[in-house]
Amino acid sequence: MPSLIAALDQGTSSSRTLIVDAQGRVLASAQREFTQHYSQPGWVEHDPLDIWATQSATLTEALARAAAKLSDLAAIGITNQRETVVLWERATGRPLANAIVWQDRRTAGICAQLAADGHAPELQARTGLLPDAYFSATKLAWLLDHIPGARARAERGELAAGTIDSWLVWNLSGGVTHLTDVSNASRTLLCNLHTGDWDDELLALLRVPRAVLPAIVPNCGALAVARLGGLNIPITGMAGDQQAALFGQACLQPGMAKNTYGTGCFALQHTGTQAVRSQQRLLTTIAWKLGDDQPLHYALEGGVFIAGAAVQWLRDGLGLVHSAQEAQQLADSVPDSGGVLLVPAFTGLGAPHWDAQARGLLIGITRGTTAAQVARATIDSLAYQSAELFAAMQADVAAQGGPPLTELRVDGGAAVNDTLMQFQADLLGVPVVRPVQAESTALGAAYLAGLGAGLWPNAAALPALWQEQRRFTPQMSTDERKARMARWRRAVERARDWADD
Ligand SMILES: Nc1ncnc2c1ncn2[C@@H]1O[C@H](COP(=O)(O)OP(=O)(O)O)[C@@H](O)[C@H]1O
Ligand SMILES: O=P(O)(O)OC[C@H](O)CO
Repeated sequence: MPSLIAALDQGTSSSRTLIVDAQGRVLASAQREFTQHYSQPGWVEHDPLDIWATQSATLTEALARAAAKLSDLAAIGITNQRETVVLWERATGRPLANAIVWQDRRTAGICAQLAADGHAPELQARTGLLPDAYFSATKLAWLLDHIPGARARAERGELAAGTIDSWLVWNLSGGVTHLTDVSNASRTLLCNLHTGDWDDELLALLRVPRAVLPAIVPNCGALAVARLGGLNIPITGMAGDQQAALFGQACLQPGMAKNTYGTGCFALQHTGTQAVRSQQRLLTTIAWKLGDDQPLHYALEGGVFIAGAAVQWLRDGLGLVHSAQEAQQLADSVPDSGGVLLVPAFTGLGAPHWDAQARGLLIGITRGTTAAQVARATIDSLAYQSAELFAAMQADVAAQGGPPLTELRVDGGAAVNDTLMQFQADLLGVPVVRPVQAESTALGAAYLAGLGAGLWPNAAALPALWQEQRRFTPQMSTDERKARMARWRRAVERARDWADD
């Protein structure tokens, strides 16, 4: 009996595959980076063929490392960078252009116009999102407007569009199946948060023909069939990467939250079957729907653009260290930052500020400031920015009578940093908990696929698979926490509205 799961994790900078067994253990993994295309300032593109080639190569490699075969796979799970859009020809499967990546800002002007025309409240009410170039709809409309003949062909049903989950399913199914899962759909600005379906008024406003879009399916069940090596392997789990990480961290009860510390930070709090409308400029998003007859679950989300990227700046921009580990050692050589704060608003500020004109600020420097204190301030900035997100989330949740945050589950590359995790617990005033298995995103896809394939009877079986590795308990007094956050907010105010462009 095949009993393994292949979890495909298609990220912004690399494609990965994990092979997971029925006990939720990771048997092997493989990863391949691919080329980023920056053809114009503010543009970020991926070649969809690179995405498919690297993803399928990592599946082959991971299976080989697990000494397993395709025939050992009970199911495939998919998780992916969200919002990124691919447009292709149904007849040939040929992409018409490079994928426009979530980071790409080319449609910022269109979004500013939508906001100026007063559409922001309606978009927030219907989608939980803001009119921002981050989301898929304006990217897709841009492709339809700029590729000769594309809009007419899309309206005739000759073209297919989708986020990366759609593109992978299309290729895995041999060009048969065009679908997206509801968590990915909820990041497009086209999906109604309350129905989990495409919204005709949004399609009209954002000029996207329904004929080009995939069908929306739940996050687990018999979703599609991968035709690989002459076999039919069921695809039984799919989710956008941040929602998958929330699921992989077993944040299954309302109030539970995770933060992923990577290049940026992504903080999500599960709000159960209630879509909490943010008064704090956070995003409301669909977390998952565990089957056709199951309810939609929601999350509040906030993102920090520059988190681990600030540590990379210490290495690449300042030349202060050779690696992130060295940055941690340098920062750990001092007891604190000596009053120095870094606001890494290198590309503006995301939630809850959404200030594109903000720029980086290093403040509190004296004649005695050392490189180690600058490194410490840089690493501290991940915790400060995340604490601001959770403060905003708590305000939103409390306003709706929801449960308070009782602990934060963490993952991502920078979550290995113990000093950072302790400081995060201190600033939040709740324990920070790191799991044994750091691959929450891919694990989330594996859990969804395992549920969909019947390897586990129901979601209640999943928390037993999740194991705590270390718990960081708050040590800081409430007064000090408040004073530090107040000082941070003063620094943020000074970084805001700086750039002239
Ligand atoms: N020990 C550390 N302390 C602080 N930051 C770290 C540490 N190790 C890695 N990082 C940061 O974490 C990021 C890599 O995390 P990862 O989850 O792989 O990112 P992504 O998935 O966004 O590529 C890098 O930006 C790096 O600077
Ligand atoms: O690929 P990642 O991990 O950087 O995630 C990208 C997010 O899904 C963007 O919303």
